[in-house]
Amino acid sequence: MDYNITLIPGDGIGPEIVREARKVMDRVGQIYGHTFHYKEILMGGCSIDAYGVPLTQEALETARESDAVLLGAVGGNVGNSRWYDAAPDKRPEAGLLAIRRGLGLFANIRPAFLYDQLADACPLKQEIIGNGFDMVIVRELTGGLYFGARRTETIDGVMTAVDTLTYNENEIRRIAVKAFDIAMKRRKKVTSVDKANVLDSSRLWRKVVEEVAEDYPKVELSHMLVDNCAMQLVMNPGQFDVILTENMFGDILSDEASMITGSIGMLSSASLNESRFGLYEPSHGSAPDIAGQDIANPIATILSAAMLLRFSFDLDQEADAVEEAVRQVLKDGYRTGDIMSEGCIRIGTAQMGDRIAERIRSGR
Ligand SMILES: NC(=O)c1ccc[n+]([C@@H]2O[C@H](COP(=O)([O-])OP(=O)(O)OC[C@H]3O[C@@H](n4cnc5c(N)ncnc54)[C@H](O)[C@@H]3O)[C@@H](O)[C@H]2O)c1
Ligand SMILES: CC(C)[C@H](C(=O)O)[C@@H](O)C(=O)O
Ligand SMILES: [Mg+2]
Repeated sequence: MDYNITLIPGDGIGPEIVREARKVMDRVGQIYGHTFHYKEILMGGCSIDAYGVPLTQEALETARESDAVLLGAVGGNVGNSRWYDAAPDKRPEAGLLAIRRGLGLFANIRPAFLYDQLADACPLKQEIIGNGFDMVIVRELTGGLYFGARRTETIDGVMTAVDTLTYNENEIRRIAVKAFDIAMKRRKKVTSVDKANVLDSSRLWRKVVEEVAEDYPKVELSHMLVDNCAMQLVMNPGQFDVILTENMFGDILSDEASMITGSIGMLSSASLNESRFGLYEPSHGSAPDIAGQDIANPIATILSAAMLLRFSFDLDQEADAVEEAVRQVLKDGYRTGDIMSEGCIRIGTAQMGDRIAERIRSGR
């Protein structure tokens, strides 16, 4: 079959990692008889340089009209890039927020699990990782602090900045439903993470999540405060199945969860709307510190491409083949620098893409 994919290489390491994901997708196409048609659009700093804005309306429409979107990352060195001092809507990250909002991508799914082969790269002690861990973070993506009113002003001679954290019950309900649906296909445990000891938005969050839970009697629901969750993730990650949380908490906790998988270069993600459409991207950023050196780990992006095949195209066998190829390459001992450990073979970004593409097998 034919599929139309919008590619957004973006900034920093984005083009390098998207190139490798495309290589792997093309190999899948060859073996399984699909044709992936790609259209590239600019987003982030590269779009600001070309058009003066981080996402043009035309680029957004191209993405909307395709079957799915694969993104590398956007942004420069925070605090120290030529885009940093621009107005909020003229910064690279504003392109990412605009595409998430514009395409209604309210559900961000970030799976974090430990490959046996990466136990040495995990910074936690063996006694803590025990039998490993396998969790999914379900992060609300189009509400909260990221999208509330904000301003910076001088009040009585004092510079003051305001960000607003707003959630309504409908926004909470639809992401909670997503989390419970995912839990039903897994170990049937949802940990809803909030700050209900302080924030009104979190108290509403808890109430609505409890209402949704009534429709899922087989799922065990518990609540956890976000500060405790940050601690529990490194103390006992095996306790989590599905973590459900709001936008900002999910951003922070998913970076923490990524590191215990061995590296931030391993964590894939899917940002979904109500239908099967999605934008797929690694959880990490544009890593300007290592851009252009062929050392970035492309696995998070390659695993995001696998999620694209599974969620947007219903190509389960093909997605399994990509995930299995990653596992095999890790078993073969190949590592990028971020997940390197003793006795393994260090390779670069492009070689990692080659190894994974070569390992794609037909499941038929
Ligand atoms: N989805 C996105 O586009 C996205 C996500 C997060 C951050 N950002 C942007 O990225 C820029 C840099 O942000 P940051 O430095 O805080 O976060 P980052 O995730 O880009 O980098 C954090 C650290 O992890 C390393 N790293 C990240 N990805 C890696 C990979 N694939 N392989 C090996 N090492 C990797 C980097 O070298 C760096 O040391 C900022 O402009 C930020 O806004 C974009
Ligand atoms: C770049 C930034 C806006 C983004 C976010 O905070 O959502 C990133 O950190 C992520 O995790 O996708
Ligand atoms: Mg983040």
